[in-house]
Formats: sequence, structure tokens, C-alpha cells
Amino acid sequence: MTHVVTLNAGSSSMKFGLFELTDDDPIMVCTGAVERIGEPEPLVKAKSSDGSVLASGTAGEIRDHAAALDWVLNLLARSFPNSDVTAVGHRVVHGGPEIDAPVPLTKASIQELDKLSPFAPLHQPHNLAGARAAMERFPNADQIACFDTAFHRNHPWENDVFALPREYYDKGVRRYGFHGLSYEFISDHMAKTAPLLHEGRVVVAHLGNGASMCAMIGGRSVGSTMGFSALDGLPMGSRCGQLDPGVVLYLMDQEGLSADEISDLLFRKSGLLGLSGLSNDMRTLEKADTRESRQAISYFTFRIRRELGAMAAILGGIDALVFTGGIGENSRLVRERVCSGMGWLGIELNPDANADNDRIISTDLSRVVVMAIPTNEELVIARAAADLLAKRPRLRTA
Ligand SMILES: Nc1ncnc2c1ncn2[C@@H]1O[C@H](COP(=O)(O)OP(=O)(O)O)[C@@H](O)[C@H]1O
Ligand SMILES: CC(=O)OP(=O)(O)O
Ligand SMILES: [Mg+2]
Repeated sequence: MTHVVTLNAGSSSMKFGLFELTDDDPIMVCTGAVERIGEPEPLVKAKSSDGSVLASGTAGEIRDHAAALDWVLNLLARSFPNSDVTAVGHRVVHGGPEIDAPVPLTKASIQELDKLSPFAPLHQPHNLAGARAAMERFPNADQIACFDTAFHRNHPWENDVFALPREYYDKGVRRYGFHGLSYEFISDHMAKTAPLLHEGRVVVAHLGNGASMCAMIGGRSVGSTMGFSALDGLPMGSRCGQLDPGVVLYLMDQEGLSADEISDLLFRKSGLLGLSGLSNDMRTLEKADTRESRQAISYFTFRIRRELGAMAAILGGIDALVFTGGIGENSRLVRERVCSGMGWLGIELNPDANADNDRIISTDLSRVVVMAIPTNEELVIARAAADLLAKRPRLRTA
């Protein structure tokens, strides 16, 4: 039996999976995550497909993504010493303007992708560090990259450009869009479980530590709230979301901040963390219930409603709204706040279903079907690895 390891480094977490390759869909053997990386009480969890818990609770210090990766690889080696890992699939956040499908990784292609790190400093370096570490740890395995940007690559031109002189577009200053693996999972899942809705106009809100929304028609992206970098659109755990570029000029001219300082401010100190002065973590904010944490949540849900209205306008109405990501899958409060006052759009939330975290959380009479679907980026990565291996049994070139 052969296996695929999947690595998915988010901005605050490292998710992973071990999948058995079969002639059909890869079968999950184990999944888990290290969460709250770099915070005082990081969380670890891992369970195998038979339900047995391999790790759970708070871990000792996990200072950064490298330490998280060590933890993951040690757990896999300890718990599944006989697994035959033929491929490691990596979530790579940025693939640039051309790549619209998974690709095999080599040392040279990793170096090329590293050039995109400034566009996604919270992710790309960790994604590529994971690939380099996996090459050392699994020297005989193929390394495969699956890109967050790929799902959006065929979206319309209007959603691909900024109104800058055209030379910048040619240099790659475009609206890429992210969270594509999550959107692909939701699109596939809906195609199988709700084919009529899948054919229609769907808005997916991926609300995690990073957050974005995607407008889809027939399961394809036609718009994303995220743009050139993973900063734009919704406010996030520690990222500002949409910002008047004049603010950046002010920070440079009047406050004398350097590019590095502005980057640190916008990526790491803003969003829910900046507004609450407390935490980037929605669980902490919901519990804290201070004025600032309430305001941070209000701004978050306000911006989601605003973007939902904008997406409904470009789609000509919506048939389904899907919540996913750590907050979307779990926070009843956020879902309730987003849906309240959206009756004009045909959204009617069922409070009991929402409280129970059901799959469908709208009423039977709601014109828009509202759903909460756990995403599974790991499965999308494992499927891509399995497909590439099936097409070209020996991928590794360097
Ligand atoms: N039960 C819960 N209630 C509210 N928020 C939750 C819950 N579980 C997880 N979250 C939130 O989900 C976010 C992390 O989402 P996740 O998708 O795992 O992040 P990442 O972007 O790092 O992949 C955090 O803000 C966390 O507080
Ligand atoms: C692109 C992005 O923001 O990813 P994450 O939500 O995993 O931080
Ligand atoms: Mg994530």
C-alpha cells in the first residue's frame, strides 16, 4: 500500500494528512493540525480514521512553522512507521499568473516560487520550507504543489485587474484570489451532494485566520475578495483586509514607516487582533466579550455582509451561501450576524439548525440555501497527488 502525506501551512496553523492511495478516491488514514503557532498555548490534534486520538490538547512551545512541521513529521513517523510515502502534496498559496493546476516540485521550481514570497509572506515561505523539509525527510517521494491561486485563474478580466497603467498588469500586479483549494473542495462537494445548487450562483465564505469570499457560477470562480496579496478583502485574524491605498502613503510620508514596518503592521498587527487589542483568534474574542472584541467581531461581520451584497450584484442574485473555514464551520455567532438583516437577499437563517451546526442552516422557506460545510483542503491535495502519480508514475526530476 502506498501513501500520500499532505501539508497545509496556513498563517496560524499547520494542517496535515496521511492518505492511502487506491484506484478510487484517496482514503484518509490520519489527519491533524497544529494551531495557534507562535502563541502561548499552541493546540495539537491528530486522529486516525478509526477515530483513535493520536494527539490532543495544548502542546509545549511551538514557536514557529518549522517547529510545527517537526512535530507533524515526528508524529507521522511514530504512529505510522510502516507507511510507504510515495508523494508529499503541499498547499502552496501563490502560483503566479499562469499556473492553473497542480505541478510537481523540483529544487529549481521551489526557487522560482520563492520569488512570490513577498506577495504572501505569512504563507509562501512556510509552504516552501515544508516542501524543502519533505524532500529531505522523504527523498524518494514525489513532491507536488497545489496552489490557492489556481482555482481563480480563469475568472473574468474585470476581476483580474487593478486600474493602474497596463504595464503593471503585465508585470503580474493582478487580482489573484486565494483559498482556492478550499473553494475547489466545496465546489466538488456541492457537485456531488447538491448538483442543482452547484450549477447555480453560489457565494462561499471561507472564514479562517485568513478569510475571503468567492463568487461561483457552475462551480467556477468568477470573483474573489482577495486580490494581489492575501491582504485584501475581508478583515482577518491579523490582516487589515481592504484598505484605502492612501493610508499606506500616509504611513510612509507622515508616520515615517518603512516598507517592512508597514508590511508587519498590515499582515501581523491589524484585523481582529488590531481592533480588539487582544487576539487574532475568534474563540478568544467570543469569550472575552469586551467592548473592543465586540467591535472587532462587528466589523468582521459587517464587511462580510458588504461583500455578500457586492457578490450578489455581480452574480445577479444568489442561490446558496456556504460558510466554511475554522470560523465559518464553527462560529454560530458569526454566521448569525452575517445572515441577520439579509432577508432582502432571500436569506432566512434557521436559528436551531445554526446552533446545532447543521449542514443546512437556513429555513425551508429561505430562497437562498445557507450551508456550513467543513472544508477539506487535505483531500483536494491528496486527490491532485494521486492524479499526477497516475498520469506520470515517476515525477521526480531533481
Ligand atoms: N468553535 C469555534 N468557534 C469560533 N471560532 C472558531 C472555533 N473553532 C475555530 N475557530 C476559529 O477559526 C479560526 C482558525 O481557522 P482556520 O481555518 O483553522 O485557520 P487557518 O487560516 O490558519 O487555516 C480562528 O479564528 C479560530 O478561533
Ligand atoms: C491565503 C490565506 O489567507 O490562507 P489562510 O487562511 O490559511 O491563512
Ligand atoms: Mg486555512
